[in-house]
Amino acid sequence: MTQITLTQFLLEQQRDHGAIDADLRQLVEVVASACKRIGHAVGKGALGGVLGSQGTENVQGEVQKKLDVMSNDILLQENAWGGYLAGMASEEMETFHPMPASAPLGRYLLLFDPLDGSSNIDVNVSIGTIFSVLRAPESIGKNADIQESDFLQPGSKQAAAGYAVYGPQTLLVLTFGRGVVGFTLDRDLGEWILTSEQMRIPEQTQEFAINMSNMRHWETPVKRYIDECLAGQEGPLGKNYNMRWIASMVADVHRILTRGGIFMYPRDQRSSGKAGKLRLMYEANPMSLIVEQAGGAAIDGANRILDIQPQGLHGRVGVILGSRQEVERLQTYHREFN
Ligand SMILES: O=P(O)(O)OC[C@H]1O[C@](O)(COP(=O)(O)O)[C@@H](O)[C@@H]1O
Ligand SMILES: [Mg+2]
Ligand SMILES: [Mg+2]
Repeated sequence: MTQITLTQFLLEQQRDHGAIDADLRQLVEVVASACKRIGHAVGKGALGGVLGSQGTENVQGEVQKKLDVMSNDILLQENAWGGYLAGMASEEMETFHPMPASAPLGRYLLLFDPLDGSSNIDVNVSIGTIFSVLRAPESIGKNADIQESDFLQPGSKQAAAGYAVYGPQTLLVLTFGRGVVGFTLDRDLGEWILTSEQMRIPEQTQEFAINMSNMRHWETPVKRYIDECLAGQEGPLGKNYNMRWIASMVADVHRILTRGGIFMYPRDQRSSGKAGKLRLMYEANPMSLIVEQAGGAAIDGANRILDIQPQGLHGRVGVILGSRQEVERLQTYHREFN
């Protein structure tokens, strides 16, 4: 069987399908190479001195793990000089990161959650990297410097999105808004090999993912849906549900892309001033584009996540995504309730 590498796949997308330009091709190649480096560091664990806390806090007041900071640095370094970016933003940095003054200025913006699932780093459970690509406004570089407002575009404007999972296998999942493809890292060759040409989420599911310890804080529509799932075959949904919660969004979402299901980190009653736990720009938007492109749906409750106008780089949002019919049921419950 002929194997298609990421490089070949991206060249075909550019040359034969006109789906991406040379800059976006290079950007994705470099992000994928940064993910290889991060995956390599993850694999060393205690031997590489990458476990444990860094002893610092990020802009959100969360304690940073060594790997959060290391992964952030790798993504910044690798993408600094390619000439395809006008700026970067990360969950781990307070403000956006302009490109070095002497680097050529590009047309894209790169946003990332460098290390997703931080609480799983030290216990050897799958973690990952999530990224989102936007186009910079035309005026950048000619008569304007980059500003935070340039990043504040709804998720529907993303030119690309992807994630890597560092688990039993190292995987890369990508979309340019024309379906979703998956690659597996051949660790002997050091190459990403195309292993899923068209990822599709089944419309229905019998598996939900939610952190049940938050149940007492949930809003009524979420409580109603989970009660109905738990009621099983005798309940209104007429089927028995299974439950999974890995606590790494990348791994939970990857399971849904593989075998269906619904993932929820809903807004809840603790959220005064915070509309949920997950971050719109670094987690919810890229994952929502991937899920929609795989035939699923993604909402914050009553509305589509990709339509949300971001108010700031670090805004949070309730997230309900996965198999279309289940997500639509939850959307109906939210609309009926509000
Ligand atoms: O520990 P909890 O409350 O279940 O939260 C788990 C969620 O938090 C996250 O780990 C947040 O991401 P970070 O690790 O990037 O902060 C998600 O990946 C995951 O879905
Ligand atoms: Mg995260
Ligand atoms: Mg993170």
